[in-house]
Amino acid sequence: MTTDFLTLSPVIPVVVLDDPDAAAPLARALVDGGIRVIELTLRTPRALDCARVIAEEVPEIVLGIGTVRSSADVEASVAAGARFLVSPGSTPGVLSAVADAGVPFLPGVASVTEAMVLAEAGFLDLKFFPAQQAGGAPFLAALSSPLPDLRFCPTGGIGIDTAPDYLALPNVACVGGSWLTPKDAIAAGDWDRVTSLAREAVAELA
Ligand SMILES: O=C(O)C(=O)C[C@H](O)[C@H](O)COP(=O)(O)O
Repeated sequence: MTTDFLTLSPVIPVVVLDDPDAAAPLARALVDGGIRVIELTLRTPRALDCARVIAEEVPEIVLGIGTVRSSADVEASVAAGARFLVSPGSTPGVLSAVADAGVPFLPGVASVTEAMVLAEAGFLDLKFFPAQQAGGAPFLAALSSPLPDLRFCPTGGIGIDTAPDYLALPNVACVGGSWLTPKDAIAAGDWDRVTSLAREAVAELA
């Protein structure tokens, strides 16, 4: 299944949102800043409501749903309009549920064996999480010779300052990070700040 969403923007914003009224303005603020993809995490009670709003009102951003941890999460995310799914890890339950989901899945890995097991199962595009804590860019650089067919979206602890270290690697498609959508900016409805963080990321990392 195509994982084109990995090359839409140099960074996939990882977003924690619980207010459906904020969902469309936030997604539009990212689009205004040049970002065309979003990973909305299932970390809040109303995350799925937020996802439905984005899918309906801001179709120009490719909506992914992250923190998918169960087959119920997979079903609910696809029903809410997710065009791809992301998990911080990969369990047998999630892997069997995504097989019938009809949308691409980006499973999380933090070790060589996990990456090889997922490659055997056909997943060549992987989330490396938690990137900074699990070895950072040097870890991924070391994988590019023995596992050249694997491609990563490192996420976790990455900011505008460390993203270039990853993006310079041949096996990195894009990075993920929450720095484009700070909690205080969301709480204040400061969409101009989100747009300017997005614009800065696109300008510096593209
Ligand atoms: O929620 C998930 O499914 C995750 O995998 C975790 C997120 O990707 C990271 O929490 C983002 O990392 P930061 O950019 O350091 O905030």
